[in-house]
Amino acid sequence: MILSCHELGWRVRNRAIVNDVSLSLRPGEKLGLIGPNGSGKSTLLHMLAGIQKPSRGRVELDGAPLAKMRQRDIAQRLALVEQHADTADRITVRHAVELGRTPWLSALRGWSAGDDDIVTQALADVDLSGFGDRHWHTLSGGEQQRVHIARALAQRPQVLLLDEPTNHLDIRHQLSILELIQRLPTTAIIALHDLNQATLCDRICVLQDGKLRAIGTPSEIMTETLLREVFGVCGHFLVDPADNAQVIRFHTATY
Ligand SMILES: Nc1ncnc2c1ncn2[C@@H]1O[C@H](COP(=O)(O)OP(=O)(O)OP(=O)(O)O)[C@@H](O)[C@H]1O
Repeated sequence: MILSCHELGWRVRNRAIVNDVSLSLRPGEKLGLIGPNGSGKSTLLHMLAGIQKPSRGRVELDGAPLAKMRQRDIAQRLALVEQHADTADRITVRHAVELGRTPWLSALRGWSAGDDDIVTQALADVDLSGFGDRHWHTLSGGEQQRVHIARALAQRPQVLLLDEPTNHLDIRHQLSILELIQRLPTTAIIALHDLNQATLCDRICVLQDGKLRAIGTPSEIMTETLLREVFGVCGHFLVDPADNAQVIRFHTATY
């Protein structure tokens, strides 16, 4: 297993924010992470990325305990795109993406033409090829979000953790970023609020009040009962005649 966690938990002021979560991801698998606001998705991703120390349980990356790994070794294997990421104001877009190469540089391994190519490719992947010289603070929210995704791509990680990567993006860029993630050989966990987008993943993990409520394929997980009991909405499943895909149509909230 490339990434796994065992009985993972985080408590603050006597409240269990994440409680007893165990997961294993196969190499290349895309796992959608869904759950209502406050269900613990970001906290779980932070623990899986090693930036939040668990109160209990453990995370393993490539078979090794994450807690014992050096930050640089983690960063060569895993990248996190945070929900509210920020970057120093005076930085250019290209420089922001170049920072993704940092874990691979050392006194013996300086910047190379290969690093330039990786950065150029990452900018193209998020449709920002012409933005390299722009200053970060002049970008729109969606453009900034795409820069953060490009930086994570430039890290060339085996595991990509994305916390609501589409929340600031227009529909075209939402779809192109999700399609890009699906195409990557990388293992990925993608926290999403759009339940229709989550059904594009290989499996879906549902968090409710910090606990793992269910995990399985989209057809196993997405039921009217789950929509009602976890998300408090009524939903019906329609079939798109274009490709026979199931689409959820939401109705009134149940409360
Ligand atoms: N440092 C903290 N101190 C106290 N409570 C916290 C702390 N961090 C998170 N929480 C609480 O933990 C719960 C889970 O937060 P988290 O951000 O993980 O949820 P989420 O599922 O990502 O939510 P959203 O969908 O709104 O982004 C929330 O109720 C939040 O208020």
